[in-house]
Amino acid sequence: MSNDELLVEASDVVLGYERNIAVKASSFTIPHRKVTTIIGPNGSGKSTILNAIAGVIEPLSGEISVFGRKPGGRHSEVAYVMQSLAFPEGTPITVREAIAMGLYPKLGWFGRPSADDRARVQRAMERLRVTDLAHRHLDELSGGQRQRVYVAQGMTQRHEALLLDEPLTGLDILSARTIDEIIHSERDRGHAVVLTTHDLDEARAADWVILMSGHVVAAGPPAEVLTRRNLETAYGLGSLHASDGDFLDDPHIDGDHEHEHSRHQHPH
Ligand SMILES: Nc1ncnc2c1ncn2[C@@H]1O[C@H](COP(=O)(O)OP(=O)(O)OP(=O)(O)O)[C@@H](O)[C@H]1O
Repeated sequence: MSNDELLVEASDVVLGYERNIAVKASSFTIPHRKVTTIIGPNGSGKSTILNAIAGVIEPLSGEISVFGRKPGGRHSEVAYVMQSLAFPEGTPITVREAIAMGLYPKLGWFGRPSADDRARVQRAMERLRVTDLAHRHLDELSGGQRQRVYVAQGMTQRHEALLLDEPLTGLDILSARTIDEIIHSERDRGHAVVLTTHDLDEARAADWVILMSGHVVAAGPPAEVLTRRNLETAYGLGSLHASDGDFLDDPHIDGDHEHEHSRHQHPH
């Protein structure tokens, strides 16, 4: 694969937050113009990888480049849809305003949106079926409606790559299908989409998979990455299914990486 076709190239990258190392030294690539899923147990470092690609966090050591450059930057080609951090609870903002915020990386806070910008917002609302909710406050939406608003905000950003944190989790069939169609139409338009998931079927359906377990266990095409051996390594399921040949065919594997080491970190 030539370097122009790479969205991400990481070499011995270590990622974390102040004192916490979330992703131990890992080397991997993510192709451009493809759908990539990041899968792994809770706390295994999936969102942390997205944070690093978006430039929200810097590597503790090693290197990560996005389109051959340092991630982030003022005119990033990467749109990041972060659900929980996007707007704090109680933010008094309407659906239309939230979606239009996708324009700000380009416009700055005081720029005036052009007719084309306004059309982008409108198109994103239509594609995500939230036009009827345009004047509602974010607080007044259901979880699934809010998730569609976040994805619409990502679509409004001018981007080459779209990063989505668990975009399909907890959605009803129609909403999940809408977002799934958008993910694939993004790829068909030559954009990269990188999403985190807990669903093995979703990971199998992608072009590329990153399997996490506090480090990158494997990265590559699904058939090479989602092997029984790799899944056992990531989820520590070996002892659970020694006699159950079908266990790993269950699409919803919800192991918890944190149980291995976090009992002392979260003494609730
Ligand atoms: N802002 C933060 N500050 C400190 N530690 C963090 C922060 N965000 C995540 N972590 C820690 O980093 C590790 C990886 O977290 P991350 O959110 O990347 O996992 P994940 O695979 O996305 O999990 P989940 O499936 O539960 O969403 C966890 O141990 C988590 O507690």
